[in-house]
Amino acid sequence: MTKAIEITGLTKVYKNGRGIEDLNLEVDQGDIFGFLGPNGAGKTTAMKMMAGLLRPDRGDVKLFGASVTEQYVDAMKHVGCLIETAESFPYLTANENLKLFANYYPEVDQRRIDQCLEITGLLKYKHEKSKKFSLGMKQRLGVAASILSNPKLLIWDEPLNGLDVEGMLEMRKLIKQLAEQEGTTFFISSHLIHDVELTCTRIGVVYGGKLVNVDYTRNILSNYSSLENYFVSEVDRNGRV
Ligand SMILES: Nc1ncnc2c1ncn2[C@@H]1O[C@H](COP(=O)(O)OP(=O)(O)OP(=O)(O)O)[C@@H](O)[C@H]1O
Repeated sequence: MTKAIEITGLTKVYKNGRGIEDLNLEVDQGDIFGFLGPNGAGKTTAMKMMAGLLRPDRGDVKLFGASVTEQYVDAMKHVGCLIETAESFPYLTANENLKLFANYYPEVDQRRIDQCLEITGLLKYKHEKSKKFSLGMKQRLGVAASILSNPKLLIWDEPLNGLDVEGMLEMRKLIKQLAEQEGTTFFISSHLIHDVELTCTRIGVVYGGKLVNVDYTRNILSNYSSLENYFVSEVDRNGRV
């Protein structure tokens, strides 16, 4: 089966010397991949390149076999993204914002919009302007926009940002539901170790601009008492900076 994601030699180093270097990684269809690393590890930089928002210095990303740098439209055809903060038009309602996104997808109708509002817990705020939304509600709207077209791959940068406990539980449930029922592949970045442990089937630890290890969650947890212990040991093994 075609890999959902193939990343080869992906490198972006900013003028200050930071960024991400020589990232090599494959993600299978159906994986819930957790890209785990502390603040500044290089997660967003990598994900911006994966979504075609930042040009790599070197290397490439293929999504379902299509190169992001050379076949952008094909590569993004089955992909939904949420990178950094979820942007919306503040003077439009949640429904109007989603209708704008729906213009890109002929198959997305009002029923699907309502479904996405329901899934993300926003149906009761459907006609409220997003400028009145809290950070968590804006995040939910971003998630709703990213799933509108039923993408096969969701690239989400810190999707739990700003969510309360209930929101986190719902988001975790949504991820598992989409993975199980629709076979959706996820690439999720987070610095929340506990949440990654509970949500992701495979985990890549990124530290200081480098991917230090990748393993299945079940393997990690059969060798370590918690993901946190694994993370600390991987970071120590690779030289804490
Ligand atoms: N536009 C930029 N110019 C210069 N340096 C940058 C730029 N964007 C990010 N960096 C630096 O590159 C490193 C990686 O940043 P990045 O945002 O990718 O990390 P991250 O793992 O996503 O962190 P966080 O969890 O805080 O979002 C950081 O040290 C950051 O300061």
